[in-house]
Formats: sequence, structure tokens, C-alpha cells
Amino acid sequence: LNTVESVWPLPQKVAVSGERYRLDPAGLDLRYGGGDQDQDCVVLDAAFRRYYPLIFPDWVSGKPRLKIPKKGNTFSLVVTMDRGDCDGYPTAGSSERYQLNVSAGQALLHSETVWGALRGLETFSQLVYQDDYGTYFVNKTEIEDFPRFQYRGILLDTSRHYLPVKAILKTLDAMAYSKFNVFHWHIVDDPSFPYQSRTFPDLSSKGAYHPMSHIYTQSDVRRVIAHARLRGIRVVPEFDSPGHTQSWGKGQPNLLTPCYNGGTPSGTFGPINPASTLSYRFMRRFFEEVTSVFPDSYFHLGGDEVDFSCWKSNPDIRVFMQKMGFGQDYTKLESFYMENIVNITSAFNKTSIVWQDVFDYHERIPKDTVLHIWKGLPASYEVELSRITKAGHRVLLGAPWYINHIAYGQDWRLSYNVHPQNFSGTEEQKKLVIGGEVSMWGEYVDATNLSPRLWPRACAAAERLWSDENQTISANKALPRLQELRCRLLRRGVQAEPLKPGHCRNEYQ
Ligand SMILES: CC(=O)N[C@H]1NC[C@H](CO)[C@H](O)[C@@H]1O
Repeated sequence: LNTVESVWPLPQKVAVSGERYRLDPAGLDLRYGGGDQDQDCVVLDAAFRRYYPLIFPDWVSGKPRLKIPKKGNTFSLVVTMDRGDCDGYPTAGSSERYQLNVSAGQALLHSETVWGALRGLETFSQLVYQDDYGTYFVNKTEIEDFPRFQYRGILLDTSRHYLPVKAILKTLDAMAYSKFNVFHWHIVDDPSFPYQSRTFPDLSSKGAYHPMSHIYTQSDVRRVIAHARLRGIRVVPEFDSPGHTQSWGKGQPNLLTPCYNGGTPSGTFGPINPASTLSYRFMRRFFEEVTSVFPDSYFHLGGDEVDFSCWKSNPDIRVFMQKMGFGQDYTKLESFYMENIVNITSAFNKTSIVWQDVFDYHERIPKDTVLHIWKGLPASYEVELSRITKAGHRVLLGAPWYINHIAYGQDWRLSYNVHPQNFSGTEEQKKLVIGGEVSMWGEYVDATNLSPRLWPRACAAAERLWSDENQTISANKALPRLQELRCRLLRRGVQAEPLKPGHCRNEYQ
């Protein structure tokens, strides 16, 4: 495929002509256009360096140097930006729009911000192709592109299995190849607490799988955030509570609820104790740290799968329920806890994202809190979309993209055939769908199988979240393009699994 068909996700507006231009690696010049006020954009400088070997995979793979004609025809890719935005981080509102016009001898890439320029550079790298003799070409192309949804994320779970920083960085690289723009870092959970807190060091020294090798130091976290920023990817951390917190109890005594057998403590612990002021004092101090470590203005608070049985067994909780007039309705206790945590978070100028359970408990949460839909049942996710947007909340769709679940065959089609705004509601409600997320939960995933399980299946959701749905209806039509992308991922060093019988031209080079 040597036309725009080779670009994934499919751009919004494209015109390609049969006219094509030869590219010599020695003659390609990536540079700034416009006045010199555009120069020195660190993010773009880094991208120019990063994309050269991506545009010319042969060029750096140590293969015999391509014969470069003496005169070496030059080809310039010229970038102009309305405002670089280069010194900041990508945010929820960052424009990723770009125009790319490829003609004889030059490609003009214009964008509002550097984040759009990164998306255009990725597209350009996917337009370049080789003939069987290894000569590089690019066709005359005009593209006007922008994302359908602002939030296009991937969740990694680094608690069920620890993921080395290198595995996270490689995932960020691959995310940029499909224009994902949010890394949802589900960093801690029941089995392990790998985040090394400077305020509460015992959390990881007692809660991590291993206190030295299976932790993320502050500099590891900074490294992930910096790597993501250079690719226009936001890092949204999740510190899930009150459930999914067993590992927290290892390093922070008196945080979790002691469960009882009749009148005596059973020795096991449940969700964070919502009846104790100590819990909120700890959470405030802990959140004071982590909201400053992660620059993004959004923060995921979890709130999923809270088991009430331990709370019910504890006499102090039962007294608290009476005092608060909650009767026997423990969803009111969960609501009380979540409202406190959301308020703590907003006091640190962060907007909260919470799992849909928090809404299902009919909790009074601030209007700007984003709900994250993950359950396919009891109501279908379409019903949940309708219900949550009717209440006026922005919503993220995750339910159809839990691709930690695998099946034999082309299950990428299930991710492709999703219609995120196909629910009963007004146009206003449809606009409240800000995007979605692919989840790769870690119960059965670690660095040995993360990439083949994630790629290229996650790319199906990437196209659903970026492209015009009316132009990307058919999975059958998408398959050859997805195969092209899969082969491209292999050439870029991503261990993407095969989609069906066949081969890639350079799969074993
Ligand atoms: C919000 C959410 O998804 N919570 C749990 N649900 C099942 C998942 C595995 O598919 C993980 O165990 C995850 O921790």
C-alpha cells in the first residue's frame, strides 16, 4: 500500500495522487518554517532526530549503505506552528490538528501546536514507502487531520505484575505510532505497591513485591513523564481506593478496615477505613505528594469493586453507620468516602476521574468529575453511557476495550466495531463522551507478553478514537491497512503479534 491507505489511524480528510517523488535519506531535511520565533522547540527538535530512522528504517539498521546518488535530490519537510506550546505538557485541551501537503521536493506541515506537529510527523513517516529495490518514495498528498476524541488512552497495570521502566517507555513509543495521547498508569493495587513515596517510604519498602528491584523511584516516574511528553502523551496516574488497597496496608498500619469474625478481629483487612479520620489525614498528605509529582491536571481515583462485607463485620463501622444515619446502605458509606477523596483531590487543583461504580452508587460528585465506564454488565455500556451523560457528566469509554482478555482469531474486530456515541441521548450528551481507553490489566501480563498482547490489537481502538466513524465502518476494509501497520511496528522494533496467516516483507531482518 503506497497511498494514504498506509496511514493508521485514517486521517479525517485526504487526497492522494499517483504522482510520486523519490526520497534520498541523505537528502531529507526536516526543518522549521516561519520566522525564527518558531525555532528551538525542544519537543520538535527531539522529534526530528527520533523520526529520521523511523522514516528510513534501512538507513540505520546497519545494512549496507544505500547507494546515494552524488547530487542526492533534496526534499524538505517544513514545519510551521501557530504557537509551539513547546515548553509545557500536553493537556486535555491541547490541539492536535495539523495539515500536511506533500508535493515535489517538499512537504509543508502546519499545526496549531507542537502536539499537532508530532501527529503530522507520524503521518508523514507512514506515507514514505520503499520499492522492492529499497528506493524510498512518497506520493503527492494533501491531508487535513484532527482527532475525533480528545482522550485516547492506554491503561497499564504495574501492580499485578511489575513492568520495568523500559517496557513502559517502549509502550509509549508504540502508542505514539497510533496517535494515542494518554497513558493511564494504574500504578498500585492489591498485590503490590511499587510507587516509592518520599512522604511514606514504607508503602513500597513493605508493599512492593521487592523493595529494591520492583519499585518506581521518583526519577523513574520523572523519566516516564518526560518520555511521554516528548511524544505528546499525557500521564494520568491512578491511586485506586478505597478497594484494591491490600498492599497499602503493609506499609501504612491502621489504614485498612480490620475485618471481624463475630466479636473478634479475623486478622484480615478490607477497604480503607472510611470511618476513621486517620484515613483522610493520610490520604490528604499522600495526595499532596502525588498530585505534585504528576503534572497532568487529571487524576484517577479509582473507586471500583468495593466489597462491603468487611465493613459490615466491623463494630466501629457499624457504629459509624448509625451515627451517620446511613442505615444498612453501605453504598452511602462508599459515597461518603469518595466524596471526601474527590474533595481532597480538587483542593490540589486536580480534576478527578473515577470508575463508574462511584456513579452507580448514586454519589453526589462534582459535575466536572469524569466517569470511566468499564462494565459490560448488568446494564450494557450503551445504557451506562446514556445514564451518565444524562446526569451531565463527561465520560470515558473503557468497557469494550479490555484487551487483557484474549480469544483465538481476529478479536481486534470486536475493538474496531465499537460506536462510542451510539446511545440514546441528545447531541449535548454525545459531546460528553470525551474519548476512551484500552486496558491491559496485569493479572496475566508482564514484560514477557505485554507487547504482543497489546499490539496491534490496541490499534483497532486507536482508529475508532481518532478517525471519522463514517469512513471507517468496515473492519474488512481496515484489515489490509492494519496488516501494513503491524509490519511497520515490527520494523520499528515493536513485537506486534500477527493478525492472520501471511508475512511481512522485512519480518526477520
Ligand atoms: C476497573 C476494573 O476493571 N477493575 C478490575 N476489573 C477487572 C480487571 C481485569 O479484567 C482488573 O482486575 C481490574 O482491577
